[in-house]
Amino acid sequence: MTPTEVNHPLVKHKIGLLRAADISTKQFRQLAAELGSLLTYEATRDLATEQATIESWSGPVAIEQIQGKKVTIVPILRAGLGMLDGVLELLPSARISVVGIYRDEQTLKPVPYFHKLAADLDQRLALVVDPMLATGGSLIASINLLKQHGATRIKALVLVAAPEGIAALQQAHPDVELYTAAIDRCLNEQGYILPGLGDAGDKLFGTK
Ligand SMILES: O=P(O)(O)OC[C@H]1O[C@H](OP(=O)(O)OP(=O)(O)O)[C@H](O)[C@@H]1O
Ligand SMILES: O=c1cc[nH]c(=O)[nH]1
Ligand SMILES: [Mg+2]
Repeated sequence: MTPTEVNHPLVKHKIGLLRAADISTKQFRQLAAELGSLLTYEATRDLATEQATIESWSGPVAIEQIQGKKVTIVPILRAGLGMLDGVLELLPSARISVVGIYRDEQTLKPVPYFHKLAADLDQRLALVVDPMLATGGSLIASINLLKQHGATRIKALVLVAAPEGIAALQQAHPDVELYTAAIDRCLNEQGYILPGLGDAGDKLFGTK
């Protein structure tokens, strides 16, 4: 898997705005959702379509529609919820599979605390969403869980990815495609991405 760093001008502009130290909660939320939509547009480019004929105002017309069962969106709590509305803008009928995992601040290891997954995961594309891919522990644990429940087609959408997290994801799940608005420089000693966004969950939820 080679990560896709989406280089559309709107994505570049919006991720730049998201980095401002004095950004408001409202602006951060709005931009995270908008970037969620733009990454979804890229990540769904290869969805298979099928021909159908429907009745239009002028008679029967051939159309294309997306094949197969509805996509499931998988926000990783909490911060993944900040991208969810944007993803739903483009996939309004998607099923939602919620995964609760936080990263222990000392060990940086993922700690799972909740999940409620859509049915028939073996027949759906799963789009995992989380703004930050740092060590990769949270995303890898989420994908482990999805695979244990039958998922076979999985893509991950993150706003910012660290090279360390990308390498860990490639090692653990080479079949999972990654879409990101930015590949940043590195992690600091506390496991935060540089230059990064700071704590995305706190910024989205206004908890700092
Ligand atoms: O790649 P990793 O090293 O696992 O780090 C990334 C994870 O850390 C953040 O969540 P956090 O644990 O802060 O939880 P929150 O969403 O509740 O803020 C972020 O939203 C990712 O889920
Ligand atoms: O930089 C980081 C790393 C993990 N979680 C965040 O919210 N930000
Ligand atoms: Mg957090």
